[in-house]
Amino acid sequence: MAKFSGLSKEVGHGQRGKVGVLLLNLGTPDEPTASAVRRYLAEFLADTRVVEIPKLVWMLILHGIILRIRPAKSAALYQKVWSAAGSPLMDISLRQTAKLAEKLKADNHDVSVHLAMRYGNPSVASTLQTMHKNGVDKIIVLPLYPQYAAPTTGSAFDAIAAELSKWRYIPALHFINTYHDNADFINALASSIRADFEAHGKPQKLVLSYHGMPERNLHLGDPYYCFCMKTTRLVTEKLGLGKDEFVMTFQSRFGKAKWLQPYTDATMGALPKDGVRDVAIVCPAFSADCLETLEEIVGENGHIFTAAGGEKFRYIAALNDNDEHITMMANLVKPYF
Ligand SMILES: C=CC1=C(C)c2cc3[nH]c(cc4nc(cc5[nH]c(cc1n2)c(C)c5CCC(=O)O)C(CCC(=O)O)=C4C)c(C)c3C=C
Ligand SMILES: [Fe+2]
Ligand SMILES: [Fe+2]
Repeated sequence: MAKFSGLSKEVGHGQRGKVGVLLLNLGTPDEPTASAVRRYLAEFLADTRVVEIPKLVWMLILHGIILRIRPAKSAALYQKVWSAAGSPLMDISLRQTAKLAEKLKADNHDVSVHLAMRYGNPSVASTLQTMHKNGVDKIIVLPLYPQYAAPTTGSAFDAIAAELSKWRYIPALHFINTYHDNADFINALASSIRADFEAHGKPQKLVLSYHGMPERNLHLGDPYYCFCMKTTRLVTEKLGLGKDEFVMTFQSRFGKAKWLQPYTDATMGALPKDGVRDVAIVCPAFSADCLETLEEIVGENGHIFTAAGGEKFRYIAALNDNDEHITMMANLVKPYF
């Protein structure tokens, strides 16, 4: 058998030239069951971009301990956020994909829009193969992580490169690696926060909670922390918030190592003691609501805050499929058509 796969029979020479947009997100289990979560976590946590400790040691810990305990615990949490439409992350990602396709069509662009998940389904490999069969030979990849991070955006690139490394014909490729300071992104974020303030009043503090990562990654040169800082600065400037009116935190710590700080849960527990009883919380590293926002923030951190004496707690939803967010995506990909 030849080492590299050729053009498929469906797409002969001279029939190519279609443009495709590939939206990419993290992925989610197929079902909220321990076995489906185990399958998902086994793939996710085996990625050396995500957990950067020596592979052999980590495989022993992962398979010997973590995958025996965590799947059942995580499955119980997934069950709390699962709906008839499935996992929130999948449901929202599918709606984003359909709405971006509609928007590009309405703007007279003959472009197909596809969704792939880094872990689980639909896989990056199968989605790239579908695009190829449909005659796409120019691909614009938009990983839906606003702030570049090696464990997320870097790993998305790895998955694309791994699949394309098997192909004989490499399509034209544009990889959008970050949009943490993009004006449309900042405006969309500011509008959603402003709408919340108008509907419910300005809170005593706005908490901007980003997904965390080991602090070591920052020292090794990952720009994620600095990109989160910049998103925070731009959006709070846009909203005209003073330094004492907001706080930036990091959530979803995993394992025993030191992660980026301040931690969201510790902050939510401490704020009432400092006299802050009314907060709104937004998660600018998540382009779609998921377990980490709907359960960890709304459930867990909402409880931590009220148990510590907090009175008013509200979560400002991710940008999801709102129109400004879809327009942002369209404006990010259009320059490459
Ligand atoms: C183990 C280390 C992890 C790093 C580093 C990490 C970075 C990171 N993750 C996101 C976005 C998401 N993470 C989600 C879930 C999730 N994340 C980790 C671990 C790390 N993430 C785990 C183990 C899990 C699974 C859930 C659990 O068992 O606790 C999700 C939600 C998925 C869903 O199905 O809803 C997202 C989205 C970012 C942006 C990021 C960057 C630093
Ligand atoms: Fe994560
Ligand atoms: Fe979590």
